[in-house]
Amino acid sequence: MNKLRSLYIGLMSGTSLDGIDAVLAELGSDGETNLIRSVSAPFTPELRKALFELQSPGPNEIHRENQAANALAISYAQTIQQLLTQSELTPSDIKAIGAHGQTIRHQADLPHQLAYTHQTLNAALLAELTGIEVIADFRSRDLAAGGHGAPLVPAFHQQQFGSGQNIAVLNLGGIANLTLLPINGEVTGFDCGPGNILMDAWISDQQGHAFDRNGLWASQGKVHPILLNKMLSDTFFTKAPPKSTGRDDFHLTWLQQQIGSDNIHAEDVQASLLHLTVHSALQALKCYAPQTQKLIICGGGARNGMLLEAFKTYSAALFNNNLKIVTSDVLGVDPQLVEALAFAWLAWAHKEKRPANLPAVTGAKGPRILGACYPA
Ligand SMILES: Nc1ncnc2c1ncn2[C@@H]1O[C@H](COP(=O)(O)OP(=O)(O)OP(=O)(O)O)[C@@H](O)[C@H]1O
Ligand SMILES: CC(=O)N[C@H]1[C@@H]2OC[C@@H](O2)[C@@H](O)[C@@H]1O[C@H](C)C(=O)O
Repeated sequence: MNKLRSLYIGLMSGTSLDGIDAVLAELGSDGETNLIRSVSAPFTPELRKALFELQSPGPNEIHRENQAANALAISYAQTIQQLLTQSELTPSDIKAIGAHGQTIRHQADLPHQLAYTHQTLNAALLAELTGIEVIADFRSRDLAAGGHGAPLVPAFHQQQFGSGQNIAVLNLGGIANLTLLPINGEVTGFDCGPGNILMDAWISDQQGHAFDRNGLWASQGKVHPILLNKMLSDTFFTKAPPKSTGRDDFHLTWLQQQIGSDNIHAEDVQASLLHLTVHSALQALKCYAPQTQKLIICGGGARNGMLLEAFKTYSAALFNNNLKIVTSDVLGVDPQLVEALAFAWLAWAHKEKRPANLPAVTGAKGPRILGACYPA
């Protein structure tokens, strides 16, 4: 192995609350990445329930949060052990772990002195269990500098996907976020609304499934134009960037309020939610980067064939057939691993003392080195 390259582990557990994505990656001296191996592990039902219940205020939160932070560190450590075993590596081979933790509250829109974001994780325990240095709490410093603390991936998208074209990258996780990579001009990005979070919440509520595989249920319904337009009139969509969102804003109760007393077939609600994701993302793209030639889609939503079809159909109309849509697979990166790889890169940036936030994206006063370090 080239001695300029170091091994990092990236860990992501995102707003979908589906589990842990872990990657082992080589990082070059300029931050170029080579994904070596990955492990994805669903949360145990107990941990998922504990994390889900922490998403909104409830009794005895401090105790429950710390229990969940410990349980998450233990699950992260088990996932890392699998990565090391499969790769025949030992902890001393790894320079650092970049661990996102689990967002349980994101209140970036409050006045600066009141704003906070919280990713729960006992990072000290993770360092202790793995014997590897852990970098965690990547968002707080950007928030302290007046930013939203999110999205953080645009700088990584620039490194990974930037080229001689007007490109945009769309992460379709629980929440959807766009990165705009113009040939001439500054890199920007922002959260553009729900990705899968509402579709997951609705199918879980109505049918008890975690998600709508390949959009099959949505495909059995018809878009309800009144519901779709009502949802699109939420003030989040018209707010100018910088902006970020999360489960704090988009949840089952929000959806139930939108439906109100209207009698809408459940599958029509699902179809409308799928189109909400498509319309909100493409309208934002059209508004802020109409010159975009290629849209790279990543995140778990890239595995939803029906959703991708809807993106292609609506973009043909909105961009006059001038927008090419691909998933990150065509660039050699599994869509579901992009964020975990970003956290390996963010750990590398911390170790190299390189600022990793983009003030044009988050609204922070300036570039900042992100993350807090827990030595091995
Ligand atoms: N085969 C599939 N068909 C439909 N949807 C899928 C499929 N595979 C994954 N998904 C969707 O992708 C979601 C997980 O995506 P991902 O792991 O990118 O989200 P996340 O990282 O938790 O969220 P965020 O990026 O907001 O932090 C699932 O909850 C599901 O809705
Ligand atoms: C507060 C928080 O956890 N935000 C997540 C969430 O999931 C997608 C979107 O909303 C994005 O803003 C962010 O995650 C990615 C990794 C980011 O910071 O770029």
